[in-house]
Amino acid sequence: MSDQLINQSLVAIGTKNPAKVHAVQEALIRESLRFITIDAPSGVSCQPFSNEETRTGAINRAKAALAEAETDLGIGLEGGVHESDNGQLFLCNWGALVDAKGHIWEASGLSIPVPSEVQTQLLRGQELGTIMDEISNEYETSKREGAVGFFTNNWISRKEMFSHIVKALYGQYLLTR
Ligand SMILES: O=P(O)(O)OP(=O)(O)OP(=O)(O)OC[C@H]1O[C@@H](n2cnc3c(O)ncnc32)[C@H](O)[C@@H]1O
Ligand SMILES: [Mg+2]
Repeated sequence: MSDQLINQSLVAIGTKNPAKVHAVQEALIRESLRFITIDAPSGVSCQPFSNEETRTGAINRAKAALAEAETDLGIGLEGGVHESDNGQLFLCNWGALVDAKGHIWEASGLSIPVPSEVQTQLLRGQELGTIMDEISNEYETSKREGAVGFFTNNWISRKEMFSHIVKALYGQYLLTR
């Protein structure tokens, strides 16, 4: 292996979802990093229903990915919804970066209201990804534009939204590591 490869930090990304994986790779493309993807458990429900649950899912994924792959860094990204004081559901998205010493950096991303017909189905217990596939008559939309793509008329994709979170995580890491 070349010296350059040996000096590159290895980052475990706690998902196989390409929208999230590509968000990390794109955000950190200029950094001297190598990546590995791990199907890490979030330890929370498939459809998190609060900021706290979504945030915990991101941290759990980051820690599990780092532990399984024995890397220098782990990244976890998690999508969910949270309910405002007046009962309106909002999308929420969280990210966590952890290092092998146990430090955790966190960031949350875009939060926008969920349209009422989608909200009704979420409250019935359906997962957002499934609802969006049904509404759009497409397959695995959470691996591409995601709900955030549909709700913004494709002005912001899921990858772009998570990429912003990853930049916030990595910037904090560089400042305080
Ligand atoms: O393989 P993983 O990493 O689990 O990918 P996922 O698409 O299931 O992602 P999450 O578990 O983080 O998301 C929770 C649910 O929200 C769905 N979802 C789709 N687009 C979303 C968006 O833009 N924001 C939040 N959640 C979204 C997603 O499909 C899941 O049903
Ligand atoms: Mg999931």
